[in-house]
Amino acid sequence: MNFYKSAALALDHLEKNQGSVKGSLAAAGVKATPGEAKRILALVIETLKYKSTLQQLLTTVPLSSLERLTFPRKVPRHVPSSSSLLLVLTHDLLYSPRGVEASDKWPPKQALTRHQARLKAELVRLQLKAGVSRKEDLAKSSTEVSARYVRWNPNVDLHRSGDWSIEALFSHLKTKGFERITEPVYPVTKGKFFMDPHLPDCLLVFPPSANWWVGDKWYEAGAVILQDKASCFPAKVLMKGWTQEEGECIDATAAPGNKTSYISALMSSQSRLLAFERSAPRFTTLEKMLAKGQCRNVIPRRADFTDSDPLDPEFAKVTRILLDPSCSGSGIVNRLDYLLEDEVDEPDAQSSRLEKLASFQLQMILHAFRFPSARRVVYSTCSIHAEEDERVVLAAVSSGIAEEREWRLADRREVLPTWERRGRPEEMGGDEQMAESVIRCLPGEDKTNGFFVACFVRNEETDGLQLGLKKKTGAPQRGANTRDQAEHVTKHGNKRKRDEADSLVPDREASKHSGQKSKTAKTAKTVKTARALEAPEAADDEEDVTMINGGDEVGARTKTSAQLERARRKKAAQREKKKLKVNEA
Ligand SMILES: C[S@@+](CC[C@H](N)C(=O)[O-])C[C@H]1O[C@@H](n2cnc3c(N)ncnc32)[C@H](O)[C@@H]1O
Repeated sequence: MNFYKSAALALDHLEKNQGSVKGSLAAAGVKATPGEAKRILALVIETLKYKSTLQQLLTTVPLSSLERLTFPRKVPRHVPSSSSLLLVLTHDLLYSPRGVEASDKWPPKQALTRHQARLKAELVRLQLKAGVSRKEDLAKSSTEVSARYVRWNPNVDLHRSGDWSIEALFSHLKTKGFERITEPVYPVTKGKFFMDPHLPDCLLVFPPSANWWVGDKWYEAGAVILQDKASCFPAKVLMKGWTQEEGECIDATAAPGNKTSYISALMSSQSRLLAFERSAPRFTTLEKMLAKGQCRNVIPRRADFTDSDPLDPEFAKVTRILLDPSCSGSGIVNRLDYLLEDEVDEPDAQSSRLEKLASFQLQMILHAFRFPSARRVVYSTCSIHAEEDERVVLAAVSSGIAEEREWRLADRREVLPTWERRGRPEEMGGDEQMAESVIRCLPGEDKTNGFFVACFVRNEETDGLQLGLKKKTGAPQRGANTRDQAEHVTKHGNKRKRDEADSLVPDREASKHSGQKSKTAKTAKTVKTARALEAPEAADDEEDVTMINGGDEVGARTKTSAQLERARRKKAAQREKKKLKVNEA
């Protein structure tokens, strides 16, 4: 295959799946000798280095519309996207000493050449704007971070003596030499800060070099918290439209407590917020963080969330649940280095690792769905892998419990509608609307860590204490017979979907379906395995961890859809067998 097309295919794969550059060639189906592969990879890496410059150029000189016939918007499968093809070609036109190495008769080269004078002039303009003398200085440095985020914590102003209001913070920052500007500019200019456009009431954006908080009384008092922007999204989505009369909340996976403290602030530190954390050392950190942040409405609990009994009267008023479970941590990067890393594991090992994590994550969501008064569940990960993101969400909405209790994905309007990057439809069975309703953040592109947020809601008419308590709703009673539930689902024609989703849930969840409460040895093993597969928990600590290269990167896919397919076939075979027996009888 043409050298440029191969590089563009690899770029397409990286855009969709992330992972290592090296792994992307094979994963994109590019067949090349070791020598060719090396050349293609060098081009991919160079293009990534200049990607933001090249994208700016292709916005100013919009070749995709000027040369629409050569670079169509839609291309068949296995053909590289026009945007990636344009990136690699423009790279070589502007940065390679040999220019575009293809026949002069090749239409893409001809189309590009027609606009080369304009592209070169625009490149010079970008250099002038950036104040650099060499075009190479427009490369993205591998350690570039364009902003640092600081969240103002209003709980301290509520409960501590003194003035800890946001106005007081602005005045304090003035004394530290920071001027507040209104327009967001990235990278943030030295000595300036602004309020984040998506979280304008609490998130301050500083230059990458800022560290004014070190030893500062505002930081020491817990009145400001270092928290990545994307990590603020789940709490914001969870608490949309909250009023104190509504009820109570749960943070199912709380330590170190960044999101817990934000939820607490959004509750004005009133009504109960139950914060589960199963790890002892992390629980200690959580307690300290909550005390420092004056989160007085939070009740920390050292326990496994999946051991809680949703029908316990203690949870009767819980209407909203946050699930930010352990994940591979693959979104935690403040460098582009991950794009250059070699595959760290065999693809199969990676695949099974993600598969097990996904299974644990799904188990957590399905457990949350069982809380009788719950009407909003937010699920988030700092992973960029679809296996832990869209595919888990798809399995959750396809589950039996989701159908029984009418859980569905919230509309985009409910989930930070102004955030542009949404989910990947191809990972959600091609459903564009579903993909629109979830949020993705791409490290390097969105000035945040890699992140994913989904929000499940259910109809108000079917919610509340009725479910699980009143028989006529059809909701399961404690210890209800699963066979009855299966019948119920079959009648509604959705059994296949439920079987598929349930096949992803470890035995522990299955045992809950049947009302058993004891942990089987197998279950304990599954949970233990899932724990061993998580990124080091420090990788979940957002800001603290941006210094650590969180999860390793993989281009490999999990076998989740293969697993679904296997489960479907197995069920179909069983049905056929049953039919045959009936016929024989
Ligand atoms: C991604 S971190 C949470 C980060 C936290 N939400 C924050 O923003 O600071 C996941 C946490 O969930 C905890 N965890 C994982 N599974 C759990 C479970 N089944 N029950 C309670 N906590 C769990 C882990 O120990 C870890 O501390």
